[in-house]
This record gives sequence, structure tokens and C-alpha cells, in this order.
Amino acid sequence: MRQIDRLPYRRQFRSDVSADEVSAQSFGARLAAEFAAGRHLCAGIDPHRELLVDWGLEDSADGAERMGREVVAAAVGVAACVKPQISFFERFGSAGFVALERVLADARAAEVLVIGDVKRGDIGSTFSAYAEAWLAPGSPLEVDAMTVAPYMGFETLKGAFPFVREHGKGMFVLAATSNPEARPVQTATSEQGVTLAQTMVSHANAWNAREHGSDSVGSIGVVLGATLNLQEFGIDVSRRVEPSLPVLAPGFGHQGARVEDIAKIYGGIGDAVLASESRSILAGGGEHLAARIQHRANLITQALEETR
Ligand SMILES: O=C(O)c1cc(=O)[nH]c(=O)n1[C@@H]1O[C@H](COP(=O)(O)O)[C@@H](O)[C@H]1O
Repeated sequence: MRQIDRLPYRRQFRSDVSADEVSAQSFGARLAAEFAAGRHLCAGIDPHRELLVDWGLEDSADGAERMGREVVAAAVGVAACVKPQISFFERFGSAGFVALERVLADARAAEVLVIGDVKRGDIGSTFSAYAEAWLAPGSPLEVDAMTVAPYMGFETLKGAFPFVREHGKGMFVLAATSNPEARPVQTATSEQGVTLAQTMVSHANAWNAREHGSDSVGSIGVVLGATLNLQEFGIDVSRRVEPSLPVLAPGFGHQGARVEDIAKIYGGIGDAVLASESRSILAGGGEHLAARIQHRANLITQALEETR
């Protein structure tokens, strides 16, 4: 297996931007740069037990760290971002958190955007502490954006807003998730007949429209599963929105959605889709990881280009 203790490369398109300038940019602006460079793959870091075995690694914090660091190294300049799933690190307790911190440090050094898949949500005061843990500059677990569960009310997320406004951070709000069990919850309608899923999309769009400044992409996105017929969730994808709504799109690969259908699924909002894949790029051992990531990234770029 390739050793990745040091990462010798940096992204070319950022080589003339200082670290200060990068952190001064909004999350939406940083996503816009990824999309402009043709990058739409979100490479998942999900060290499942079976995958670690498949890679010849131990099912341990060390194994999870090695897999995570390999994914970061292979993602540089190819994927738009990486997305570590916290559960696979959390199962090793404090050692897992140390492992995750090292993966995050690699990503920061390589200037790879990180979405922490942590799905946090709670009463406002508690959520604020989660926001501090994951979004505060200098926090050991600092990431660029995190996934959040809004089911205690969109307004409970407001503790994260200062980090989004002032520190270039982002959030992806669960709206229509890829798992089949979500349907009865997320298609439930308000008295006005609006689905819960669409309510979250509207909140994100309204926040972005209010706060985006000159950015072409908003800093608050939504999760819209690729396995779904989004119309059935009351979500209208026929028209572009301004600024573009970032969409974290899990469900490709292992869960059955095909990247070739990306335009059919996301229609007018496909320009800001991050197509997320974990098992489909991780399965098959560590040796050909970079080739698999490149292949998936190419397929996604191709599918999006064909729609333009
Ligand atoms: O927020 C997520 O990332 C997420 C939302 C969703 O609706 N569905 C979903 O599968 N995910 C995550 O995306 C990843 C999908 O993994 P694969 O099915 O292996 O590509 C997992 O880490 C899930 O936790």
C-alpha cells in the first residue's frame, strides 16, 4: 500500500491564494471554486469493518486512520471534498477521535474541503456547543461544513450561523434523505400543504438569499438523496435558484443510484450537486483507490457536462 505520511502536492488552482485568503472566503465561494474546476465528487470516508478487512487493515482506530488518510491523499485535485462519517471513528472511543483528528489535519494541509458527517441536532443551546466543536476555527475537530438534523426546528441551528457568516463554514441540512424509512417523516405536510423536506429546502434557500453577498453558491446546503423521486417529496428541482443551493447527494453507488442519472434526478439544481459515494469507492482494497476515485469523478463530471 502507498505510504502517505507526507502529502507532497497542493492544488494547483489555489497555489496563488494565501492561507488567510482561503479562510476569508465563504464556504459557498469555496464550493463554487470546486464546481468551476469541474469537481463534484464527495469522497466518503466510511471505515466499515468489512472494508478495513478488505484493505488488509485492522478493524481499529489505526486502521480507520490509514483508510481516511489514503482517501484524503487520493482526493486531492480530483474530488470536491471528503466526508468522514463520525460513527466509524466513534466506535473506537477516544482513539477513534485521535484518528479522525489526524485525517482532518491531512485534509487541512492538502486544502481538501471536509464535510463532517455528524448529523448533529438538539435544542439551540446544546446545538451551539456542537457547532463550536465542529466549526470553530482551531477546534481539534474543525471541518469546513457539517451535516445537521433539523427536526427540532430549523431555528435550533442558529448557533452555527456566526461560523457560517464569519469563518467560511457551511452546513448541510437533512431534507430528503436516501434511506427508505425517511419517506413518511419527510413527506409529512404542514397545514399549508408543504412537505417537511421542502420546508428545509426553503429555509436553506431563504438563508442563502439573505446572506450570500456576491457568492454564486450558498453556504447552507441540503441533503437530497439520489435514490429518491424528489417530486414525491414535494421538492421542485425544475428551476435554478439564486444563489445555487449546495446539495449533498448520497445514494450513488452502493445504494443503487447511478451517476449517469444525475441530471434526471437533480434537474435545474444539478449545478451545485456534490455526488457522495463511500462504499463504491472504498470497496476493492486500498491499492486501486486513486483510480476508483478518479473514475467516479470523471463519470460525474461527464454526466453533468452532458446536461449543460
Ligand atoms: O448525510 C449523509 O451523508 C447521508 C444522508 C443520507 O440521506 N444518506 C446517506 O447515506 N448519508 C451518508 O452517506 C454515506 C453513504 O454511504 P454509501 O452508501 O456507502 O455511499 C453514509 O456515510 C451515510 O451515512
